[in-house]
Amino acid sequence: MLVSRCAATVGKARRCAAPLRGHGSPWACLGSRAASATAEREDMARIADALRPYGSEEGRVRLEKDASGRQAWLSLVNPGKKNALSGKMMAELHDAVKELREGDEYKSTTTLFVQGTEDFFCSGADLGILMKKFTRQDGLDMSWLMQRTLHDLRALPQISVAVVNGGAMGGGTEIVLSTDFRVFQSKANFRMVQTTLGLVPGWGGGTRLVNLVGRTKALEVLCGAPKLDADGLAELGIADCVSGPDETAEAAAERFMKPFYDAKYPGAVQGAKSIIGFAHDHSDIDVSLNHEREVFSRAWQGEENKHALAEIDRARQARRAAQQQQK
Ligand SMILES: C[C@@H](C(=O)O)C(=O)SCCNC(=O)CCNC(=O)[C@H](O)C(C)(C)COP(=O)(O)OP(=O)(O)OC[C@H]1O[C@@H](n2cnc3c(N)ncnc32)[C@H](O)[C@@H]1OP(=O)(O)O
Repeated sequence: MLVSRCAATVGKARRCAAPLRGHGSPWACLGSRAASATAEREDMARIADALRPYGSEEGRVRLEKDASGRQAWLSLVNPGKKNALSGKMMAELHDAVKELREGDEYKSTTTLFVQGTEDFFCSGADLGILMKKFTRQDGLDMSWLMQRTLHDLRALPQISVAVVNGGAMGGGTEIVLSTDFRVFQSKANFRMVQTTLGLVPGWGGGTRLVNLVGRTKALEVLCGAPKLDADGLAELGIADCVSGPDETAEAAAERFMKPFYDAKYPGAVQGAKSIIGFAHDHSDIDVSLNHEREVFSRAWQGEENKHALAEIDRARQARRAAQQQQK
């Protein structure tokens, strides 16, 4: 076994059971939620450290910013194995997501591009390690770490996009499904091969697929394991954008992400993403309305809101002055 997990946190739903509206403070549950989130993060860090020795120097996850400081790029680099993820890369993916969430260096970034290298996105878990070195318990630990890491990736304040050149297979498709958006090169493909290996998705991709395409289409994609091309993916709603035939996925993704990248008030965009993510993940409407109010209370008369209102005021005054001059 790689690591012993914290029994108090693993696998338990982290929803607030406390009644929220009309029963005392709407934020009453936030303290206990924060405590369990901390225990969960410690758990994940322990598993990541246990997985770190399983990999080579060549396989790595790279995180960098563009010159403007607003775009972050996360690259899965293991070209000799079609960017398959070793245990070391899973640990580095966990570290990179943590850095994006908490690191000062990435505070100014508003968009996140997730990509493979060379002609492929990612072929899933490194089968050499998975089949030869991992025990059953190691596999379960890996699943827990990757599920939570990809959940955290999706919940990042940055708007994220998977940039798919070439193929995405197995766990690679699960990474694709975890970002906010998906952009495919016109010749790219996507195949959830898990059932052909006598497996099911281990990184949360089954649940995310159903949420994205609905039950019937998910059955086709996951149980039938077809190799889907970019047009088929667009039809299913998995691809949000397909590149032109001579365009790279990177160029198409930069075009697609421009409205988020150019957003005048990034704090408001982050708040709006948080509301959408929370409403999607919580079926209890009172819980998500309370969250929405909490986000609103931070935005209302905050710096961005004041700036926007002052601009509107200035524009109105300028219009009035121009009208006066015309009279
Ligand atoms: C955990 C679970 C989950 O979904 O949750 C999973 O991810 S299970 C993992 C699911 N993934 C898979 O089953 C993908 C298996 N790979 C393939 O089907 C194929 O390699 C393709 C990815 C379609 C690429 O085919 P193509 O003919 O273009 O290249 P190729 O097969 O010669 O692959 C180039 C080199 O990459 C290696 N390679 C490719 N995928 C790999 C993987 N997932 N793990 C370890 N090595 C891998 C090949 O063995 C080969 O190494 P050498 O040059 O040394 O021979």
